[in-house]
Amino acid sequence: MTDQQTGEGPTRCGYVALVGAPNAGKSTLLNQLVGAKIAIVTPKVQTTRTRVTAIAIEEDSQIIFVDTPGIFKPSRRLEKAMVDAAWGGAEDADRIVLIIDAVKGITADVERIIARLEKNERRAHVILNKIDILKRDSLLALAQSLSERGIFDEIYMISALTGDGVANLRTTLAGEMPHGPWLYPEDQLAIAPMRQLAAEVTREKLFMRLNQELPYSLTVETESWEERKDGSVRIQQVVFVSRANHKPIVLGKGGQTIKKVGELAREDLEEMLGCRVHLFLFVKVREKWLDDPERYREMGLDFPKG
Ligand SMILES: Nc1nc2c(ncn2[C@@H]2O[C@H](COP(=O)(O)OP(=O)(O)OP(=O)(O)O)[C@@H](O)[C@H]2O)c(=O)[nH]1
Repeated sequence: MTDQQTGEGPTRCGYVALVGAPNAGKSTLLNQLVGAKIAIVTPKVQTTRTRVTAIAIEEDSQIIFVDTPGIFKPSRRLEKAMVDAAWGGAEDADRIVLIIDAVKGITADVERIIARLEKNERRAHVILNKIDILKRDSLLALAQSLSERGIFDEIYMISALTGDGVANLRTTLAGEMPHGPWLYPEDQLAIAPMRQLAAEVTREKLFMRLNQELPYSLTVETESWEERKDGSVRIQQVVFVSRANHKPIVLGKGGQTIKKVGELAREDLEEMLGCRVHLFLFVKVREKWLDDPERYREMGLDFPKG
């Protein structure tokens, strides 16, 4: 048995929760830290609905990242579920890391997160992201006002996009993880259920393709996943829209939009899975999906009461 299996020896393993306002760059950072495409990056806000967990390995440490949905002021039920899920992930973690879009600075959303950390007496690291597009002076002023809050252990200045400063952050986090056996095999980088991850990929392509045309009332579910003898995978997914008049938008003229989305998603899935993928997409209208507990379960969220 190796040290890793027995729990003796030098290994470390722990959970890190990345919290931040929507669009701060959590998914981009996670991809950099892990070095593989795991969380989904899109330029739209509120896209990370589920907690995608990814693992980074640094020397003897295994760092399990809980990528949280953007923490913002919830108004609708789905939003409340997202925010609750985000805080649930954060409160169980060994280390909380707050990521801030340094261009935007301390917005009302960021202020709300800091207030919650203060209330729960949780210390955190803070990351000032997007330094590639920011002047040094404003960065230093921001760092100064954050250090005055008294709950941050370290302030990191990084660019999740270019990777600047990311290695240093990973090394620090690795050293902070508690001693203990690794919880996941070395080659298992993504532990988000594959079906959910595959649905995220399609949702990402839909968002990119539809641009501003559709509101957020759209969800994708993987209905079936069949591994075939020839090594390929057959994946069937349903795109749920909440209104009948959204269906033709998703389908596009002569089905062109959904066809293109399917092609792009299939390419990504083939790359992620390392095998041929047959992807079948269906569009269904489900008016009440935003109020249906089952849809929330599929997204890995608890259905909020009230
Ligand atoms: N210039 C610059 N852009 C960045 C950087 N990090 C992220 N972005 C961009 O900011 C946008 C949001 O990044 P995401 O990683 O999706 O943000 P997120 O916090 O995961 O967002 P949610 O999924 O809404 O929670 C994307 O367009 C990224 O390309 C950075 O360091 N520099």
